[in-house]
Amino acid sequence: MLRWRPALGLGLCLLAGTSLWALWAYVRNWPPVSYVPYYLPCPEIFNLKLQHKGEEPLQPVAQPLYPQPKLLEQSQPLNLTIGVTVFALGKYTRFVQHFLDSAEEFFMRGYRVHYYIFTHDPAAIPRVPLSAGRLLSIIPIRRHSHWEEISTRRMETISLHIAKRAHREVDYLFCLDVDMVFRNLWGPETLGDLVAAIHPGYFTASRQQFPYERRRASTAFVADSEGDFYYGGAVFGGRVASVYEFTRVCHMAILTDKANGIMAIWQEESHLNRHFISHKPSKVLSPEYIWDDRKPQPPSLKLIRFSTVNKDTSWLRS
Ligand SMILES: CC(=O)N[C@H]1[C@@H](OP(=O)(O)OP(=O)(O)OC[C@H]2O[C@@H](n3ccc(=O)[nH]c3=O)[C@H](O)[C@@H]2O)O[C@H](CO)[C@H](O)[C@@H]1O
Ligand SMILES: [Mn+2]
Repeated sequence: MLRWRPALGLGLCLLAGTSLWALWAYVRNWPPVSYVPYYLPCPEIFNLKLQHKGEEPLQPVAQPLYPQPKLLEQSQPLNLTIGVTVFALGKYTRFVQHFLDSAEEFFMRGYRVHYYIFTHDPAAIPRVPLSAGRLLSIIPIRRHSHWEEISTRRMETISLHIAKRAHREVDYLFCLDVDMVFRNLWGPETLGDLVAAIHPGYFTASRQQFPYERRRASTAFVADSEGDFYYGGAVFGGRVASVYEFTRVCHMAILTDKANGIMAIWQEESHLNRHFISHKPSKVLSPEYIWDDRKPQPPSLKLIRFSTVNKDTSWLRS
């Protein structure tokens, strides 16, 4: 009886020690981070090998019967198709007319352009007359009830749309907010592998003032010592293959946050900013390309090319 007492005591001590250690390990990693692949609603996108437009096998070209002037052989300025994605869900369908009218006047004049409009209500999209070489596709999608979800889901929708269709149809793709208008020319100077635009609210602010996601539990977390520019979520783009990779990675980060019950402070804009810290855009557009009508035009900004219209945000999102 007296002999097994110390053994029992030792056993109890071991049990208590193990429990305390397990509790400490759990608390230290709080909130728990879980990567749950089966949570992903679209696992098929992770295995797709895209056959991009530029990668199509070259067709044999008949030799010209007479020598071509060297200059003509080299310049093919209009042999590009530029895609544009815009989302118009709920009350935001009212912005489409003005957006398209102004894009026809100013956006990528002389180029082939393909507008992709994602909406829950195709009948609400106005039939705007388009110039030669310009196309518009209306793509029906489901409407989520919360505006944050609508805004955030764009990354998923764009990456899937590129995988299924756009990679065969366009060379470059710009992803734009719809509550905006073009006010001056937007041309080929904006083309680049991966393009971001400096947010109009932060182009004179210091890094400490940037509204990055500061909670470590989010995959969009940015430390105080990181970051150079704060970019707007309303304008990004680039080569279609790069936009595919970019939107796919942001979508996965958003899903991880969702699985962990956290939404980044500025939704997909926070993830976009996190991504562009570690994968810098190859071209940065000035706030000329992402202005906001509700702000006075500073003297340093000579030309406003694309700008958010004055709007009643709380009514629109209600
Ligand atoms: C200048 C800038 O960088 N703006 C960003 C800021 O936006 P905003 O305050 O400009 O957000 P927003 O209300 O324009 O929503 C973004 C876009 O989502 C679409 N939409 C949204 C709600 C809705 O009910 N229906 C609908 O269609 C629409 O295309 C809209 O333009 O924050 C948003 C996320 O919080 C996005 O990151 C925006 O890009
Ligand atoms: Mn907007």
